[in-house]
Amino acid sequence: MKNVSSYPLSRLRRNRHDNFTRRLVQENHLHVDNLIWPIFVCEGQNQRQKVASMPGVERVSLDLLVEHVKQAVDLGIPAVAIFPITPKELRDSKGTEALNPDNLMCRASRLLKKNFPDLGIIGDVALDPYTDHGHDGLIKDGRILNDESIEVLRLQALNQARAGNDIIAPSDMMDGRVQAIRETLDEHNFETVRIMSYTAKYASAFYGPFRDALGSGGLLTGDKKTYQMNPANSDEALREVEQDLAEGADMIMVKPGMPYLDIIRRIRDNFAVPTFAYQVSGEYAMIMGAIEKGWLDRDRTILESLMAFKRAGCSGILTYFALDAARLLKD
Ligand SMILES: NCC(=O)CCC(=O)O
Ligand SMILES: [Mg+2]
Repeated sequence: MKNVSSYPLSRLRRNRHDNFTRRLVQENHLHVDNLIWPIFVCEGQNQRQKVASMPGVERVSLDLLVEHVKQAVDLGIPAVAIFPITPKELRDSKGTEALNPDNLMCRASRLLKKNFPDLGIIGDVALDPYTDHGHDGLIKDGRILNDESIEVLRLQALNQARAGNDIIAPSDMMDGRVQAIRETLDEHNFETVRIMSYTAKYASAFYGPFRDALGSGGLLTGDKKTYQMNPANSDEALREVEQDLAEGADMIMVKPGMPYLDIIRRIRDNFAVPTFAYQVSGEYAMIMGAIEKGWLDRDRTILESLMAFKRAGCSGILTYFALDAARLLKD
């Protein structure tokens, strides 16, 4: 007989003993409803351009876009986020192309809305896809102007709402832009258009591959540290959330994702509002690189990386793995 007293009475392993028990006590679940798929659109015909640093991700021209996005619709993914690749000749210092009702973003948005009326269309608002200096706002003497940039962002948001964006996602980090965009949308009877604010967007090295995808990497002069957050800061993220909520944000976002799960958890605990994370290009590249080398198991790594966001308190995740994850969750 064992000397019982020397063993624990409470054994946490009992609830891990078999599959049915593990299912019963599972605290968090990843569901297709939690996935948002970021897509890259480009000009031209019959274009499916690979992004070298993001294996499996493509820039797609509009004639192929419906077929491309149908994959997500068929899998039940609730929303896509559109990112346009603006041809160099249309970029200028003021991001003028952002206000063109026929720019790539607007054409893509109208096309998707027409073909998939129930699919959520999310449109980033910031000037970096349209500026020749690669910054998110207007520049004067090397400084990124806050209030002047907001005057353009308001109009950009309106332009995109008119083209069918259901959710406007300001990713610029100017102070006060959520309120300005909210006011402009409301004035033009777009009071049901939601705002998913990039609330805590960090000046991160993990955006590198995205800038390759957009073609803005080589253009960027300097860095974005005067408007994006310092990766060392956490309390400041709570103040950003407080402001965005007061200004009318419906959903907030943390970006990047995996290195910032602590921020997500703090936000969820403090504010209990719909909180999203962007598993950014660098995170995708890191995981895909290791998968391609055979160092990580593809399916398990993808799902575990996304489950981590749910555990941290996310309502949903913007992820380049959205299609893969939706397929895996189906099986
Ligand atoms: N405003 C959207 C992004 O900057 C995305 C970044 C990434 O995927 O690295
Ligand atoms: Mg802010």
